[in-house]
Amino acid sequence: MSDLRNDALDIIDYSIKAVLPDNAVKEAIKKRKLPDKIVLVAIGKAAWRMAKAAHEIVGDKIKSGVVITKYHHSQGKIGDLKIFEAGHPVPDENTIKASSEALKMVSNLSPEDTVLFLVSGGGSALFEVPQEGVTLEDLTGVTNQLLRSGADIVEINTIRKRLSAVKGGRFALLCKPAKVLALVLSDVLGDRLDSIASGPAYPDSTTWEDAIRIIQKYGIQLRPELLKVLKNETPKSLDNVETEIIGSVSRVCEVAAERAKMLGYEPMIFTTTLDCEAREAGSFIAAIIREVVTSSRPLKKPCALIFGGETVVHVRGNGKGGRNQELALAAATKIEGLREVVIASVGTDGTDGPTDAAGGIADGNTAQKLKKKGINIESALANNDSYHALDAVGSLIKTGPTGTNVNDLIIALCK
Ligand SMILES: Nc1ncnc2c1ncn2[C@@H]1O[C@H](COP(=O)(O)OP(=O)(O)O)[C@@H](O)[C@H]1O
Ligand SMILES: O=C(O)[C@@H](CO)OP(=O)(O)O
Ligand SMILES: [Mg+2]
Repeated sequence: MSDLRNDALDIIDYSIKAVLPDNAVKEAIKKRKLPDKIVLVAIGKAAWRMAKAAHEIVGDKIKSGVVITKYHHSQGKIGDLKIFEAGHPVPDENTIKASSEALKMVSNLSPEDTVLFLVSGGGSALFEVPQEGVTLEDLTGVTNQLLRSGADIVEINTIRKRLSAVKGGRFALLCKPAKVLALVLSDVLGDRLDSIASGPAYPDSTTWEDAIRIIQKYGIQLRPELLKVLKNETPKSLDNVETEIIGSVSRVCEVAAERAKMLGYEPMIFTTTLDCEAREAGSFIAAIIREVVTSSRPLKKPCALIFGGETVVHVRGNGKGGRNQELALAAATKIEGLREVVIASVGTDGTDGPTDAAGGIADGNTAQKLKKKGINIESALANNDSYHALDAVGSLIKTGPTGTNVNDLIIALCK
């Protein structure tokens, strides 16, 4: 593999390791005086790591606790904590079982108790108890429609939180009279706390009119009874919660820039809120790469173009892939023939779409290699089949679950 591809993968690996939540969780706990009676609830793709870190410093104060994470994301026992794995990005029976266990632990607490709530992305699907009148089938049906619709995560969660008994601040109410200390790993652009994991312990800024507008905008099919549930109002203020964001995509982009510089590339962070259609992002970033190569603008070579965010994909085909894989594949067309350029795009949680890849990587030869294999990039994209296209030319990036979840990181190197 070229040293340019190696450098891109090095920057990604180094950056993800630097934003693992362990130290951030410990720092956040150490600077507070926590009472002796803690109930720990950890949810999301980084839940196991965050819980492990917390247990290492306040394990003696934890009287009960539960960890709810994605399948294959837990790494063994953590004291007496109950560890559950469940469905993501679609909730399943294990989600309900694990979440009901969490609710049992936080009911009948006293004002002296603190719920240490460790939140990371993935929590919307992983921590779920349906509202009265909503079934698990309703939730899975609506989630699947939303995930394919091209809606962004704020829109998706505006709907999900209203069908849930534990989102949109409702979990914090269920913890009363105990206090809640929420430590949050942000994987929503702009760090919107009422969208991260659908904001179980944060006042909800959305309205039911927003929800109705989203349902109409994406043509989401709902049983009429569910429309009534959407109208149940969510708490707009909470008096028993303290929240701190302990990691986000900005930090991972800053570390990527530092690492790129160490490797001899002049870095530039273009944005940390990239949120357009994945293939448009790929095409646009490829255009910047061409500008660097042909006119040394906006940077001279050797340079590193860094982007953070969460693009969207309107899934119309029946192929296999993810937004990062689509971004890399779309870029491949536009950088064809350029020497010494590479673009790599990954989900920092290690999973991109319903695949075992974290993302994709492309360089000036990728398009040619695909042609030689008889693979047409446009039709692969039309069928949302980026996984198989990239796999055919050894251009998938596979990290396995990383233990963190702070959106997507895109690195383009020009030498
Ligand atoms: N075949 C596909 N090609 C491209 N993107 C897809 C495909 N199937 C699903 N997706 C996208 O993958 C998203 C879920 O991917 P995932 O990495 O689990 O997101 P997150 O990490 O934010 O939870 C869905 O919102 C959908 O847009
Ligand atoms: O759980 C969620 O609602 C989202 C955002 O936090 O995370 P993910 O996109 O990883 O499912
Ligand atoms: Mg996400």
